[in-house]
Amino acid sequence: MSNDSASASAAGGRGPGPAQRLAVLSGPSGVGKSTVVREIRARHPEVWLSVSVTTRPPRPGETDGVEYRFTDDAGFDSMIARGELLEWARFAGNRYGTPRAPVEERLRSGQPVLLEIDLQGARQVRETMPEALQVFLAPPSWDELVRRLTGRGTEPPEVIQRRLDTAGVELTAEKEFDATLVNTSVDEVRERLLALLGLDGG
Ligand SMILES: Nc1ncnc2c1ncn2[C@@H]1O[C@H](COP(=O)(O)OP(=O)(O)OP(=O)(O)O)[C@@H](O)[C@H]1O
Ligand SMILES: Nc1nc2c(ncn2[C@@H]2O[C@H](COP(=O)(O)O)[C@@H](O)[C@H]2O)c(=O)[nH]1
Repeated sequence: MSNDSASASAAGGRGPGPAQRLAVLSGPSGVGKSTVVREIRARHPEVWLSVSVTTRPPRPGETDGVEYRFTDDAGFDSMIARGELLEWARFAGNRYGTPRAPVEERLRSGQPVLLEIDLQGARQVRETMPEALQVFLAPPSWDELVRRLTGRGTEPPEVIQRRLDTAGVELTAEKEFDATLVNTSVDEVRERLLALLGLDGG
């Protein structure tokens, strides 16, 4: 696994400036992306998190329009056909995409925007919006990733296995990113990510 401080510094002078404040947070399922984003937004509510559209069924406690906009295959197909998605990907048997208009609107108004998306989506954004800061969240170890994904208790064993198979591939792509943060401590990652985003720690 990567060395967080060394990798984080690889971002160099790059990052969301006043005119372009888009950041992508990616990393394997269960590594802690949503946990870290929650922490960031608790301290900086002005950071806008894109609400993705997905064909995945809601988990208990998830609300349409909050964690995701839940749709069916036909709904997702028409969003693609109308060019409404900034990027989209198939992940563990479902489709996920970033609605384009709200992201563009927030960026136009100067608000910092965060996308929490998978590797395929991150690659698409790198092509279409190369100015976005791309951050990879890595687990401290493979065993810890398995523990987190299993411990979360949101997926059945076969889906966990599918996500872990994908995680093996995703971990090999870490070097494509501007910075890597190893999620050993949420507090530490929060502070490092805030620094990368040019925001005050807390
Ligand atoms: N630093 C950490 N130490 C221990 N547990 C953690 C840490 N960060 C997150 N977790 C736990 O790991 C589990 C997975 O976290 P989370 O749901 O945020 O992952 P994710 O990357 O958003 O997953 P997915 O991509 O599947 O949506 C949760 O139970 C969370 O509480
Ligand atoms: N390419 C995209 N990936 C997305 C988007 N929204 C979420 N995701 C990623 O999907 C997996 C699984 O999410 P889960 O909520 O079912 O656990 C995870 O890696 C997310 O980051 C998106 O709009 N585009």
